[in-house]
Amino acid sequence: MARISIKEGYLSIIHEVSKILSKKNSLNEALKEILKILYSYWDAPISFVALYDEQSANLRITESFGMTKKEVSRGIFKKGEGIIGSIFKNEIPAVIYDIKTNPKYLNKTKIAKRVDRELVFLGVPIKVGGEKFGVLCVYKEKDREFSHDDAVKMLSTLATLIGLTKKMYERMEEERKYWEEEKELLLSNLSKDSIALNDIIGVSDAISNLKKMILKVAATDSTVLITGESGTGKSLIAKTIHKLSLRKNKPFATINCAAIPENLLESELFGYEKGAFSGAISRKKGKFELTDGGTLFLDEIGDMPLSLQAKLLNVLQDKEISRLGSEQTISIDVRIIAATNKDIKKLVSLGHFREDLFYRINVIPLHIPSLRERKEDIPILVDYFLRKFGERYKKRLSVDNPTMKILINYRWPGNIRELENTIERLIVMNDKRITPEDLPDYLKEDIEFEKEITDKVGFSDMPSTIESIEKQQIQDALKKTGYVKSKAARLLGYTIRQLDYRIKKYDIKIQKL
Ligand SMILES: Nc1ncnc2c1ncn2[C@@H]1O[C@H](COP(=O)(O)OP(=O)(O)OP(=O)(O)O)[C@@H](O)[C@H]1O
Repeated sequence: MARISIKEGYLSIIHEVSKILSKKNSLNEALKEILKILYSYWDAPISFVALYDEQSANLRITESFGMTKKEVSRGIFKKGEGIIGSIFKNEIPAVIYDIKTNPKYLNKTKIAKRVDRELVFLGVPIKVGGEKFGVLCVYKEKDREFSHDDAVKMLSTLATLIGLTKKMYERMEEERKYWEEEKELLLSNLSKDSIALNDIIGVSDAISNLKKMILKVAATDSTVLITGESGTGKSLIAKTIHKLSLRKNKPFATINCAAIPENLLESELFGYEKGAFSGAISRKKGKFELTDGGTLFLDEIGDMPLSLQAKLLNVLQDKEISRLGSEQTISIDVRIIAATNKDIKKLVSLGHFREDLFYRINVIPLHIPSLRERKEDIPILVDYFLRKFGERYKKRLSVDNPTMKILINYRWPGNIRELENTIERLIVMNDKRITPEDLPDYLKEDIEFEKEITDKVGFSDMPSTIESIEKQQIQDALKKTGYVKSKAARLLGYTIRQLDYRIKKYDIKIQKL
């Protein structure tokens, strides 16, 4: 039988190795097969791959052929140590003809001691571009016909293939982790919140009606458009609808359409294929795909660029998307809840917002009035935040009546977010009952609305009026809940003890229905 030339043999090895690299599911599986090939084509009885481990700053044998477990465990080499460490450090291949006597060969694995044949050691660095990954080492029987120069070239080609494959697996792993983390984040963000309808605090008719609407809307899959000034609770309401819906165990994600530049917003929503644009070094799923089965909250939708509005309209109509740089369509099942603090009808009339998209998202409109339009919610919200932050900072503080009067008077341009932040600051800064002196000046200066409010709520003596508002709130809550104290307490955000205390204080009669 005609003997195949050594060079033909090399070609066969490279062909076999590239087939393996494209088929195996992990780098280690592929390395195992490559070392087996070297044995069958070259009669190399021992071989291994040592990869560099950043954490320990050592090279370690990752996969081997013809070695005992003990030998493998001894295979730890420092950068620059012995022949293997030097190949890695200097990125230069090496051939050692007599491993038993050559002092450069440190024999850390103790292989040289146990082999009875004369073996030549060939080692090449595994590197791609400027990145070094490790060393590929082969022990081969001495053979006069064998050109070690050619062998080193062939091994260097294999090492490059191994390096490229390692990079590919690393990138795939990174991508997989990214997707996993992103999905988990979306799910855990919400489960941590554990939002319930009772966390929407307020006794005004506006809030009571909103809660009723939320319950109805949650049972459907309709698109919702929430309007209201910044800080009025649009995001809280979107999350509550999701949490009360059948989609509650699926992801919920928020995209703020005003905060992200146009091209980034598009890739965030739709995802992209590798190479779709410069910088797209790997595939990425968009929020539509990541929230499949769940809810996507498009905050500040009024700021969405017109070009994307057209794409969003298509998604809402066809229920499918395609990633940037791909023709392939992917079906998605995502509920859209949108929100805006802008006058969206005005944006439509100005041509800044598509009319067709407006009708498409405005299936169920929910409007949240500003806090200054529902002053009656302020005392209960103050109480709620005092308790919330009191628990967090382990302080039980209250506000006196003149302070409450100022808080009710203030116009709260930042709405509930501003009130919440104010109370948190007060709790952090104070250790006793909060009085007007503890308030920042701008809260006290804002008396513009005082008269209007006094007229609206109908009182002149503020402290006693606060009490009468509270009494009224309790009476309303009791009435609404059929005089079931536990339900009324929940509605008001009180404990039953706190409710009982106030029922006594205001001498409220409990009706037996
Ligand atoms: N009715 C409410 N009861 C209790 N907390 C509320 C209520 N409404 C809003 N909050 C709280 O106020 C803060 C601001 O609310 P949220 O972020 O939902 O407002 P937003 O309208 O979405 O604001 P933006 O328009 O700036 O995004 C949050 O911490 C939220 O939990």
